[in-house]
Amino acid sequence: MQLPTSLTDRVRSDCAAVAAQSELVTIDGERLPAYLAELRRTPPDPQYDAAHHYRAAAAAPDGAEHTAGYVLALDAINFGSGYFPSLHKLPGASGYHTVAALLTQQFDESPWRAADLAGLTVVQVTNTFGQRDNPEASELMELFTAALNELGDWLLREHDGSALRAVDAAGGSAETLAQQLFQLPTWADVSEYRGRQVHLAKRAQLTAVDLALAFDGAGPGSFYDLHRLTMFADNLVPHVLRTDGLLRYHPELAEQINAGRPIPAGSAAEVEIRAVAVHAVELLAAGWRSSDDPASDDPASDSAADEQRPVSAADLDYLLWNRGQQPRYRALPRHRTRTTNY
Ligand SMILES: Nc1nc2c(c(CN[C@H]3C=C[C@H](O)[C@@H]3O)cn2[C@@H]2O[C@H](COP(=O)(O)O)[C@@H](O)[C@H]2O)c(=O)[nH]1
Repeated sequence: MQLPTSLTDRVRSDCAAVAAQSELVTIDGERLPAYLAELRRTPPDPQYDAAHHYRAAAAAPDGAEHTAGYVLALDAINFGSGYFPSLHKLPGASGYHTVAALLTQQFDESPWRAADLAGLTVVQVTNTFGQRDNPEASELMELFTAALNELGDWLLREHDGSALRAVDAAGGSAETLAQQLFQLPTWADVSEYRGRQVHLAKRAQLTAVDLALAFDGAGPGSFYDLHRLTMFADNLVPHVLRTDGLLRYHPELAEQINAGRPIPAGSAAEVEIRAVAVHAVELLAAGWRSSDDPASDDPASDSAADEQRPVSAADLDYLLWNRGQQPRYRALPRHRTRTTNY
């Protein structure tokens, strides 16, 4: 499926269209300037979270191949938030951090190559992610296995079994890598909303950022267009924006979330939560850039932060997602949807 415009332009225009007609999730425009000033006080400085994520030693034979393979495998299964309440987790770790850390353990012991991924069974995946005695996680483990098999088959079919070749095929463009991954069925993160398609492409876009972080922006991690990416529409960033008052949820939706009742995948509520959050982050990024403009009279604009490069939607995603790790956000319920998108 070739998209008429670039994938990230489709995401931006689709999410703007949802935000223009959404009823369950709205943006509090009044709150935006003050919120932006608050965020500017801690400018994003994205770092690789080596505590939970694998990175081969630079001199290790095939090290770059294994690190790239880890990131592709990680983002192939970077979903399950709707299943995480029943996932057996590592002590003190969230669902995502449990998955990332156990995948790291696997790669430390024996990095999965394309043929390994293609041949993985549900039993092996269930053992790798510590869910052997957890029947409630069986559906998620089946989805993880299908996603990892799909990745292995794709690498073998299109890229000689090499993760580095798959990344190299994107020619340094995060947009191109996202479009290539988006073609894979389990990565095709697009929903129907009031008769139109809404592209969100969360995992397809996040993969380039994860590669950039894993390789410190060099080699397989050097992309020239990371600024083109949008926020990665998961369930945590919208929750942070709602908790901080930038997003407002309809009382009935808020009640459904607070009561822990699942939000169905593909429902108007689910699409609005994700798409309106993406659009809100676009507004924050635009506001950040405009107040970086020396001509602007924004008092916050003469802070030291402005010497840094302009802040992108992906940078804001990093800032907001990591903000969401704080207890005050984790203590409040966020929406849960069973999907392979996030
Ligand atoms: N918007 C956005 N969503 C992201 C990520 C990440 C991890 N990436 C960074 C982490 C370290 C490196 O710095 C990576 O860059 C995971 N998620 C999503 O969050 C959810 C986590 O659910 P729970 O475990 O219950 O908190 C789940 O849907 C997962 O898919 C991100 O960066 N942005």
